[in-house]
Amino acid sequence: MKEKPLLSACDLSIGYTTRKKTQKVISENLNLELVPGELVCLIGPNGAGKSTLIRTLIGMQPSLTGDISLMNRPLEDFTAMEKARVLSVVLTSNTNISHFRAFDVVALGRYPYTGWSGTLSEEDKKIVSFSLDSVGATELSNRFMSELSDGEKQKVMIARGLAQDPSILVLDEPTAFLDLPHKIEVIRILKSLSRHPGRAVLLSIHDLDIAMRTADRIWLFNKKGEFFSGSPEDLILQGVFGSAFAMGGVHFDNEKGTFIIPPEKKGDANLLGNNGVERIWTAHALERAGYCISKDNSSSITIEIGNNSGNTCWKCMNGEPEREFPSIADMIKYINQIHENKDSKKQLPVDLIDQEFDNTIVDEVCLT
Ligand SMILES: Nc1ncnc2c1ncn2[C@@H]1O[C@H](COP(=O)(O)OP(=O)(O)OP(=O)(O)O)[C@@H](O)[C@H]1O
Repeated sequence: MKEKPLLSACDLSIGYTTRKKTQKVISENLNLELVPGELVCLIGPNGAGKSTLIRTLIGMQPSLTGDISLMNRPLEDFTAMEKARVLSVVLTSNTNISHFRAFDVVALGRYPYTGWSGTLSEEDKKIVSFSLDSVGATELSNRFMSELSDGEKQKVMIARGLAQDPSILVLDEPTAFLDLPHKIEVIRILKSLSRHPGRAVLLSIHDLDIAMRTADRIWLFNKKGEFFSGSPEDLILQGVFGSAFAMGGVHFDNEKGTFIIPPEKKGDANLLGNNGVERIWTAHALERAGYCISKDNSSSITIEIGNNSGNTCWKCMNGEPEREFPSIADMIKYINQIHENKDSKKQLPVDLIDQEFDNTIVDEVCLT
């Protein structure tokens, strides 16, 4: 049986009415549903319409045409207080509350139940503590917001949204300004919150990789304002994921599931030895530097991953005497010089010829 959507839009057009009363349509004919249990990531290039859609869906700006339903009722029928009991919104710009302690910020989330007096019952206090605990921020309770890092502030703001006990949690770019481990932590928290019975989480995000790995469903705007909804994998297979973001030679590799910045193509290289993680990162470095790995070992340059006194080394053979390097960076520098010299017929620079891997030096370095 199809689950009833918590939030839905039918034939929705979003955009702006200008001062001259003309309409600037950002996207039209939008039909979408947010169902319980889902984490939905809204993605799209800059200026595509993500914030406009979010603001329209939560009733912060009027739609141009079409209908929005919240819990099967027209959105416009809700009073602000009714809406706050089913829908909580975490906006990135919402953090100008530096003189509050984290607990008090989260307590603000109880206002749909306490009224504007803000007097907390014992039950309210329990919910505030539970919300802080759910996002792993209990130890921040007594800290002032001004003393928290961006990642810690973001957790507190999510806890505030959670304290509203909403069916729908909407977040505009909750991972902006966070480093990768904190982005992943925040998304993990949001994913676990979306698993609460009867709840869904909708967030806009610029980190495509994170969206692809965690979203149950992606809502995607392309540059033309066209809207697509589906699992990340379906959108990749339909080609819409890659085409939405392709620009300036950057393209999406459907097999690797990542965006490729094409390097200047310099040539091929054979890659021998070591089938472990060193081979993966050597191939990565060669491709990044513009060398394709030869499939039939037919290149005039061969890189062999070897071992010298227990240390990984990279041997380079290209018709010259074999050279050996202690790092990928040194090996790449050398083959770049070969490439440049092939073009300019210059001699190899002396400092590179002298850069052979010297066991004595390595032993000394290890001992100190
Ligand atoms: N108040 C406004 N009046 C008119 N046009 C606006 C207004 N606010 C935004 N726009 C335009 O609407 C379009 C969509 O903007 P929106 O902020 O929704 O994009 P976005 O996908 O959230 O972008 P970003 O990823 O850069 O945050 C843009 O072309 C923007 O210039």
